[in-house]
Amino acid sequence: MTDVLSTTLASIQPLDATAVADAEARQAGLVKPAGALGVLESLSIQLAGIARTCPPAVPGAPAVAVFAGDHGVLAQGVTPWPKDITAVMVEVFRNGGAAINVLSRACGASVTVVDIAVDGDVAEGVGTGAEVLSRKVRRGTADLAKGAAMTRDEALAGLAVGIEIANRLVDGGADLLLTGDMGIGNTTPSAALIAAFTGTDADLVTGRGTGIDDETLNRKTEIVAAAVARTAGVDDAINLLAEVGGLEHAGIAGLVLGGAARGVPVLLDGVIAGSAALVAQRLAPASIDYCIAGHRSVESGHIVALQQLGLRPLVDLDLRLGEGTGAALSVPLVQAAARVLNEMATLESVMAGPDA
Ligand SMILES: O=C(O)c1ccc[n+]([C@@H]2O[C@H](COP(=O)([O-])O)[C@@H](O)[C@H]2O)c1
Ligand SMILES: Cc1cc2nc[nH]c2cc1C
Repeated sequence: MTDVLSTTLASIQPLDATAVADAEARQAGLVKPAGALGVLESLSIQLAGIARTCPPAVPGAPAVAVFAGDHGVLAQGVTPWPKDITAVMVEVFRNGGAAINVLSRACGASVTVVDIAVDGDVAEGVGTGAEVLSRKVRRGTADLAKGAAMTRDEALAGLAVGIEIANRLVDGGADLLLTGDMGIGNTTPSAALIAAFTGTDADLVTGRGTGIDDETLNRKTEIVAAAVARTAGVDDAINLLAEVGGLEHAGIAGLVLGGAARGVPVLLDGVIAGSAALVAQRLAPASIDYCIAGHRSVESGHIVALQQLGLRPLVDLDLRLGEGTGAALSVPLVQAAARVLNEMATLESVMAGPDA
């Protein structure tokens, strides 16, 4: 294990019990029937526990980290799209024309794109839409249908990149981290991670990704099942990540751990984030207390991952894009939850009347 990973794991604390209790009591006294704000109530209590104070500050500086990488399993024909789209999309992010740029502008989030495994040349630099950073661990993973997708050291390097990005964004003022991903083929390793970490059959967690026909779905499912069968008896989270995962997954798992260690909430996007969070959960169960599921993806494995994580998605809009889009859409809900605790009047104050 790298030094940065062990230090990060060691600094993740449980949520602050006093702030949680204060937030529960405050919620109970607000001017509404108990429970009437539903999930916003539990979210506000979680935010207080993360902030270690009640009421928590309203997150005002969200930051999306989009990890971009390629996948050797593309050789098996698991996606209709060519590998080159990954590098093309990095340039679209840089220039501000992708869906995540639009939705980030809508919620005031910054966008940082991290080349963690793009199989092509990506230049570092700031564009009108995003800052692009070069942290390439390798040019695409190996084909997980034929053997391990990466070495254990590469998986560790990917986790360290995610931790570094979390620290960089928090040091730059971010108070809400959003996960994003870009990687043609990455729904295959996502399904394999979910099957491996939850013990669920491949056919229940393998989906159509960017859009595949029945024949391709059957092939993809068989590849996932065979890769997971190879991991029978492997319990170590980093070894499982190396065997059947991807480097976007390693980066996102690192971002979750790094955000939790810094006491900052992490808003998860879709199935790639959900599968990566399973790695973080195995390494540090308390890190998931800092996570919020932004949305529910159409990809079938996502809900299986969320159940294992114990997270309920905030919105369900049939999205299946990735990039961080489902996380960006739910930023206003997270802000609303914190505002409720900060700004609502109490029942006691309104019943007492103005002269009390
Ligand atoms: O976030 C999701 O749940 C999601 C679901 C389906 C597809 N994607 C995106 O589509 C790409 C992977 O799809 P595929 O079919 O090539 O495996 C990758 O760039 C992901 O960001 C993302
Ligand atoms: C065009 C395109 C954009 C994407 N964004 C995330 N995954 C993607 C996959 C494709 C194919």
